[in-house]
Amino acid sequence: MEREREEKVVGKIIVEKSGPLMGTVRVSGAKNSVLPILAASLLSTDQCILEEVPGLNDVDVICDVLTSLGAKVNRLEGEKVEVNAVNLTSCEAPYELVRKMRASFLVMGPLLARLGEARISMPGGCAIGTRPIDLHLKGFKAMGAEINFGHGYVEAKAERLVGTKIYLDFPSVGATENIMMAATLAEGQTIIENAAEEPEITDLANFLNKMGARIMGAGTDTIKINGVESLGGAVHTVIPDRIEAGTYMVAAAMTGGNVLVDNVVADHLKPVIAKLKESDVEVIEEGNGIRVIAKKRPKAVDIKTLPYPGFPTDMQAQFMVMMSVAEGTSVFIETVFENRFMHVRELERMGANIKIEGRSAIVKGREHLLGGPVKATDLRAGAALILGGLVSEGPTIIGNIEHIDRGYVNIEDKLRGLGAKIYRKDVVEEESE
Ligand SMILES: CC(=O)N[C@H]1[C@@H](OP(=O)(O)OP(=O)(O)OC[C@H]2O[C@@H](n3ccc(=O)[nH]c3=O)[C@H](O)[C@@H]2O)O[C@H](CO)[C@@H](O)[C@@H]1O
Ligand SMILES: C=C(OP(=O)(O)O)C(=O)O
Repeated sequence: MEREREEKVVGKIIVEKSGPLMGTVRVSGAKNSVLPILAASLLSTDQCILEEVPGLNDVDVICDVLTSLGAKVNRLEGEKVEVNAVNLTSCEAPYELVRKMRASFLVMGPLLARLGEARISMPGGCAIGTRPIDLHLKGFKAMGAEINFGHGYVEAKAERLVGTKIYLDFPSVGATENIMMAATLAEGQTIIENAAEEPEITDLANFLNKMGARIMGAGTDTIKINGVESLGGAVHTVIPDRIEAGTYMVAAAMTGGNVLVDNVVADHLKPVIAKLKESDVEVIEEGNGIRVIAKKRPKAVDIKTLPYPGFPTDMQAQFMVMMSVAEGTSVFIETVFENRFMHVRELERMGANIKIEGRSAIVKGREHLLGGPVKATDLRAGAALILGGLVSEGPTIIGNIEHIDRGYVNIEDKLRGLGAKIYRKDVVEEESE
């Protein structure tokens, strides 16, 4: 039988071999900070104002979630967002929004604490792993919440949460954030042990403390939260995105460039800086920026992803593409997500020599890669393909770019500002039904 064919217009990012990148690029506010912080604004009975809010699709989704709960969200000029969650009208985050972005689940803690009840669509897995939410729920349960599942939703109820000691089996970023937010309004003290230590946790705690919360120890493995009766408004500036910064640092290193990556906290980038230096790339701190200078082909280095302050899993794909053109062989071990090597197949399509052995990947560096049609399987995989395109012979045509738009503000403009040959184009594709 003849198959019906439909035509569809899809956006692609096209990258051509570019010379050494030169100039200055400014890093935007951190996606992984602003998402929990926007969720936390649900706890406030007054207006909150956030600054350095990146213009990302993920931010639009969390703002839609807040709006669906009854909060008033206004985007102001200059990357500012105003949230007024005084009158919440719903405690339910629907499937249509949670399926667009897993981080929507971060509203569970604030809703449970503020309204005594939350009903959230169960987030599914994604291209990097199954990503369960058991640790979030274990925390809420320990604080006295009743948890029920049904029809694809998880419901939590508690008249008032009660503080307790919660040990996380793994220092989950999301579970630490969700439990920390819930604990701000709990009765008594909550202690989170084996907590995640990421800078985004500290940023969230700083925001909550400005609202009147009493959180101590954020940024260490033990966080103590003394519950208060209510939280007020706050004005807060989101920290710079360390992963966006790291991505541009790798872009400079791979292309033999000289780039000042501006608006960064160097301390948050310790493992990335250490690995670039080990790779014989020059990294110099300059005011609020980091200059990356590469005078020769990078040297192969081994990478093992770990919770902070270890090497971030969100930089694994970008380093892997750099190692694909490095001198020598490197070994990658991914310990955070069980399935975060989806980019390997796409990099192989570009000529990279990579062998996967369970949770390890062995990368043999080549002189250069070859452009061609590839697709972004997740956000950082997409970033890695762009980086690969900068050093590939022939154009690299990247599909599924909606992943990239989740987490990089104006990536083509920022890279073009450094001299990269990159543009976006709508193309008509045939789809068979
Ligand atoms: C929006 C956001 O901030 N996303 C970041 C956050 O994701 P996210 O908060 O989802 O990541 P987690 O730290 O929770 O996940 C780490 C590991 O713990 C497991 N786990 C997590 C929760 C749970 O209840 N049970 C469980 O088993 C996960 O499956 C994964 O294997 O941290 C990750 C690890 O640094 C980053 O890659 C993501 O960019
Ligand atoms: C995995 C990431 O994000 P998320 O947790 O939102 O999927 C990421 O930022 O690389």
